[in-house]
Formats: sequence, structure tokens, C-alpha cells
Amino acid sequence: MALAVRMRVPCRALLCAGAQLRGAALGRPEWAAGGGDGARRFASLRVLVEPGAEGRVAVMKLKNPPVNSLSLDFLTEFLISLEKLENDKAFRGVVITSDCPNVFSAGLDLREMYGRNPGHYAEYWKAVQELWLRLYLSNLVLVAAINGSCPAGGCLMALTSDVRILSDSPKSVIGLNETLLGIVAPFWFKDTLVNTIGHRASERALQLGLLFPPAEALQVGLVDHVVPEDQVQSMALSVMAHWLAIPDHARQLTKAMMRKATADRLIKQREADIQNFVSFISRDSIQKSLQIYLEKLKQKKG
Ligand SMILES: CCCCCCCCCCCCC/C=C/C(=O)SCCNC(=O)CCNC(=O)[C@H](O)C(C)(C)COP(=O)(O)OP(=O)(O)OC[C@H]1O[C@@H](n2cnc3c(N)ncnc32)[C@H](O)[C@@H]1OP(=O)(O)O
Repeated sequence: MALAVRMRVPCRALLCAGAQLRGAALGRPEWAAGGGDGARRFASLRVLVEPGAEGRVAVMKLKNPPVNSLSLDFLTEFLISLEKLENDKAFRGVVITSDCPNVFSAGLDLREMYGRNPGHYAEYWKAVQELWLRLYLSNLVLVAAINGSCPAGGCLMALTSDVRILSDSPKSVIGLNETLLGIVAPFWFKDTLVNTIGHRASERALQLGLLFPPAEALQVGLVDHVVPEDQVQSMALSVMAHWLAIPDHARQLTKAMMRKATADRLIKQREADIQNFVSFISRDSIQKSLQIYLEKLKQKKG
């Protein structure tokens, strides 16, 4: 099934893209050829791609220290790695997890949304839209192995997956907390949440900017499993095996049927959504809110 969206990869992103899949020409993943660690990894420095189970599953590890904030460069690298996996018939599923301790992803990079010019905001927002569309409409089985804090844009990424596994740790909070920053989750963030936990729970979670601890996240349906920290990845692979037991074509058509209308809402108004974002984020009052939030993050340390 063809993807409804095609990514335009910026030239500078192509420059920093990782090595090509050496085994792809043989119709098998690179690590199937064996060899040392170098032969078992491809992709960029900040998105590690490693073998999961039976060579049909890849584990994507986000490695943008300290907190996997989704900067423009990092987003671009992630999209390139995802596209490689999506286009490689050897892969049927991807586990997305973090290589940074205690944080899955701190969400959108606040430095991309503060003190920049409108052109930069527009470029950044287009990449964020692309990330969501690519993940939400992915033909692969996506399992989020959420091994740490997962606010806002991090939560959005997790919500695009087919299954979410959360580590049972006080640091592992998850939710769309935008209102706490004085900003507003766009309609497609909201739609993704509503499709997962329903309207009333979303209304409450969004207005209050709730970050759910594991037991509450499980109860509200924001995640599907909560497991001890050291079992997140093994649980993800075991859930993956269950999903891979379903024939791809039937599962993919069903996924598209469930998600297409939501994705189409953004696809039909991408440019207007970018303009909305640029004018909203450029407001003095919003820039002030972001400045205060960034200062609070810094003060927390000192
Ligand atoms: C009229 C209506 C119109 C509507 C129109 C709508 C238009 C659209 C509006 C805009 C929508 C935007 C949507 C935004 C989505 C987002 O994702 S915003 C980001 C939200 N993220 C957060 O709130 C998380 C913030 N971070 C943390 O809470 C903590 O860092 C952590 C993740 C819990 C980790 O804690 P810890 O390990 O203690 O690390 P820290 O010391 O806090 O941080 C280390 C350094 O990292 C920096 N940092 C943290 N988060 C971010 C980030 N998101 N972006 C950039 N940088 C970040 C932090 O400042 C530290 O930096 P240094 O001090 O320089 O080391």
C-alpha cells in the first residue's frame, strides 16, 4: 500500500545521513551478514538501528543527549532512518526506544521554537508534521518501548505507535503537557490522543497538561503495558511477535482504515497549519511563556 505522504529531504540532512544498508541488495538486513558491532548497526550517530528478533524487527534507539529533544537535525535523521526501514522489505516491525537514561524524549526542542525567525519556525513545523504523518501512517508494526519521561512531542511519537510499553519508574511520566508551557497542542496532537484514550479523558488531560505516572497511564489507556525497567525491551519484542503473526497486508489495510481520516485532516491543511504555528509561536506572549519555561528548566539544575 502506497504511503499517502512523501518526504522532501533537505540537502543538509542527506549529508548527515548514515551509511547505506549494505545487506539491502541481498534482501536481508545488514546484521544478517554477521560481523562485529560496526556491521550490526546502520543509520546516523543519533538514531541507532539494531537487530531485534529474527532479523525482521529493528530496534531504533534515540540518542540525542541529554534528553532526546526533537531538534530539526535530529528529526531529519530520524526520518531518514525510518524511511530506510520502511523501504526495506526485510523489515516488518520497529521498536522505538531511548538510549538516554530516564528520558524517552523531552519532546519538541524548545530552542527551535524560541528566539528564531518565521522561516525557521515554518521549516521546523513542517518537519514535525512529517514525523507525525510518517509514523502515524507507517506500514511497519511500531512498538514504543518507553523507558523514561515522555512529555508532549515525545508522547506524540509514542501515540503514533501501535503499542506502548512504559517502564515502571517514577521518572516515566507521559502526556501532552503543552498547557503547562503556556502553549496549545495542535488539533492533530489532540486527535491522536482522542483516538487513543477517548474524548472526555483527552479533554481533561489536555486542559490540565497532565503527565501521567505509569499506573494512571495504564488505567486511562495511554499505554498498553507497564513493566519493570529492565523488561521494557523484551516485552516490546514479545508484543511485536504477536503483531507479526498477523498477515501484513490485512493488518496494514486495517491500520490505514483506522487512521486515514485523522491523517487526512492534516494533509488537507498542512500549509495553513504551518502558518497557524508560525503566527502563534511568534507572538510576544508565547515567546515570553517559552522563555520562562526554559529558565525554569535551567534553574531546576542550579
Ligand atoms: C488560538 C489557538 C491556536 C492554536 C495553534 C496551535 C499552534 C501550535 C502551538 C505550538 C505547539 C507546540 C507543541 C509542543 C510540543 C512540545 O513537545 S514542547 C516541549 C515539551 N517538553 C517538556 O515540557 C519537557 C521539558 N523537559 C523536562 O521536563 C526535563 O528536561 C526532563 C525531560 C524530565 C528530563 O529531566 P532531567 O533529566 O532532569 O534533565 P534536565 O536537567 O531538565 O534537562 C537537561 C538539559 O536539557 C534541556 N531540555 C530539556 N527539555 C528540553 C526541550 N524540550 N527542548 C530543549 N531543551 C530541553 C534542559 O534545559 C537542560 O539544558 P541545560 O541546562 O543547558 O543542560
